[in-house]
Amino acid sequence: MRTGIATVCLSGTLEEKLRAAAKAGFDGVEIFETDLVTSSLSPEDVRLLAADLGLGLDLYQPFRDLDSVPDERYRANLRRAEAKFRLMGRLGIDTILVCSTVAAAGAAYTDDDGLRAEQLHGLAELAAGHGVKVAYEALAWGTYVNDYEHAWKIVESADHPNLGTCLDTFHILSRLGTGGPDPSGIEAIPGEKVFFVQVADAPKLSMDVLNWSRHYRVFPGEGQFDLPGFLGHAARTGYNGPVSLEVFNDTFRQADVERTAVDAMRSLIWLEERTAKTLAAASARGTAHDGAVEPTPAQLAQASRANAMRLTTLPQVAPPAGLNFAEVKSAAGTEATGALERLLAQLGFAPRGDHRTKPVSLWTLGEARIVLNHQGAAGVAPAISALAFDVADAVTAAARAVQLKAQPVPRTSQANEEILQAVRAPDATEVFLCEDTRWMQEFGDGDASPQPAGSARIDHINLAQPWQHFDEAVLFYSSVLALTPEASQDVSSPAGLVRSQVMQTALSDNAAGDGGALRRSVRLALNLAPWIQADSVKGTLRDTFQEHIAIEVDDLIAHAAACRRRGLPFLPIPENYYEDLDARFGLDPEFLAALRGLDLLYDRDAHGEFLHFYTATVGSVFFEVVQRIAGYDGFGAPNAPVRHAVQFAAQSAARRAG
Ligand SMILES: O=C(O)c1ccc(O)c(O)c1
Ligand SMILES: [Mg+2]
Repeated sequence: MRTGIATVCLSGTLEEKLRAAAKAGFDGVEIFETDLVTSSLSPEDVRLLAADLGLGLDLYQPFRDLDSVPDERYRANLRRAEAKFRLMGRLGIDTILVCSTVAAAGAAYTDDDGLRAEQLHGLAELAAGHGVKVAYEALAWGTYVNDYEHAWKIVESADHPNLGTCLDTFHILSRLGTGGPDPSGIEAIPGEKVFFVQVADAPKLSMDVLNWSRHYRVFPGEGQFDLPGFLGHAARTGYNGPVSLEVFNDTFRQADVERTAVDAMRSLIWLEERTAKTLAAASARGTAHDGAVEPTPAQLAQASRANAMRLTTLPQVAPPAGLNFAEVKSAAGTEATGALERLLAQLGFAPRGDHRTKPVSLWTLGEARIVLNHQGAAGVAPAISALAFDVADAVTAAARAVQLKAQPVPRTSQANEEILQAVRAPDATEVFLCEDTRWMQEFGDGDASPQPAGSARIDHINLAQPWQHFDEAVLFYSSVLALTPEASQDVSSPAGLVRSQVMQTALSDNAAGDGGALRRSVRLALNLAPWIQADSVKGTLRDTFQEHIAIEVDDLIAHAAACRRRGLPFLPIPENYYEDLDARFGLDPEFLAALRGLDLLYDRDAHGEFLHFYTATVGSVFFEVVQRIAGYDGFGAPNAPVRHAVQFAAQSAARRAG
């Protein structure tokens, strides 16, 4: 599959954009007109630079408001177009994108497909003289032409070899459900008349489509559109030109250009794989079109034409089977590290000893394993530095991650030590891929057996994400680790709104809990807030974010009582919360008193009930203890504002105290 990216996706100057696109491995770019007009590089310079970088210049865009206009305006448009064709000659670009007209109020436009076909034919004829091809795209907000079928109908009747259509996923998929045609109709367009394919994802928002498009597009896999389904249709036409990202996004426009380009490339690698799988699944079912079990000769021909795109796949991984351990980095011998160790002991964790060769110690509670890494710099507050997933085949999982442009973490391992595969997540957290817990033998007395004391495990990990890398993180965890993103939720905090994005494995009876309730093996929550900065190296700005590790226990009330006896500093919960809880749920007074007495929080969903509590924060880390009763499947989201408010008050008090 030929990969491309529009310069409008990236921040910086045209030169920076081209260099970043080439470095990330793109085959080509679309030059967005503003990027060229504002550049100090001449068209010849751009052509040379791109050639030097091994980057194709695949498209020039956009050319606006050509069609449906009165004759005089049309002739002016042709003059304007001819100047662009000459410019494209200097750039060495052979395809221009023409988008459907957005009529200005009061002007004398004509809504007539015959006229539009004639005007596009005239443009294509002019283009042919310059060796240029015209790709006509329906903008979702085009005044007369706003869906791909209509654009194709006009292109078909204009019938000029230099005129084809441009398919843009945003304009097509944003109109599903509001009168736009189904994307399966794309397969009726001959592949050679599809001159260009642009892809963008987007979250499902209810807002006007122009603003949705201009500000909220994201890279494939970061939103909610069915892009593999779309690209499968495009592939079945026989199209084998560029699949090019065109993402207008307020965050990407200001984020680091090289990172964004890598994120973009990852999204296309992911999309290519998903599309190949979608096509293979459809042909295996033999029901791609008409429900026939055996593919018809026409279907077979179509399937082989789809190979024109030469979709490649990646090493396959199953979703992780659990969270193997979490690591907190904390400088040796500091007050904060002492506080952290006290907190773990009060939570019931037992110290299992130091690592044989590294300044790292292991604490366990049942199956919950927390590694304290003392290699943190002094003056840097404790922070979550790594998480480890249980995978069936670590080498394959790491190979997949690296193909998806994740950065491998180089490890220095001594002889006889387990070699753990690890890659870096977008927020710099190390992500380990583990097949077992043999690594535990390198600690203390070398006993790798689980603790007998009750059963406990890591329930979820909550990571704060810098706003610059939030979408990138969602794609990272879904493409690399096969976690599924849920719809995000906004949680109020005194400091502002926090967006909470859950990424998790499917409900499964392989991991059945009490009473056979379905469970999930991995739950991760990503928090996005504007005050979480990308340049705040983890733990240096202790006030900018808090993250936590949640431990699941079987009897939360008993566990909380034991923690209290050990002197654990609980996060204190305000009385107003308990009054509201009683109003909402009408709880048994004795039970309510138990909750109140222990600073416990409570929630209920369609499955069951949830009990949880939080500890005080050390550095940027705190702990949560939870109990899921009868398959409760949430995170106590209604209680999150209470937690944020109490933590905010504690931080303010700490700041005032100096
Ligand atoms: O927002 C726009 O105007 C615009 C321009 C060119 C495109 O290809 C597109 O998809 C949108
Ligand atoms: Mg477009």
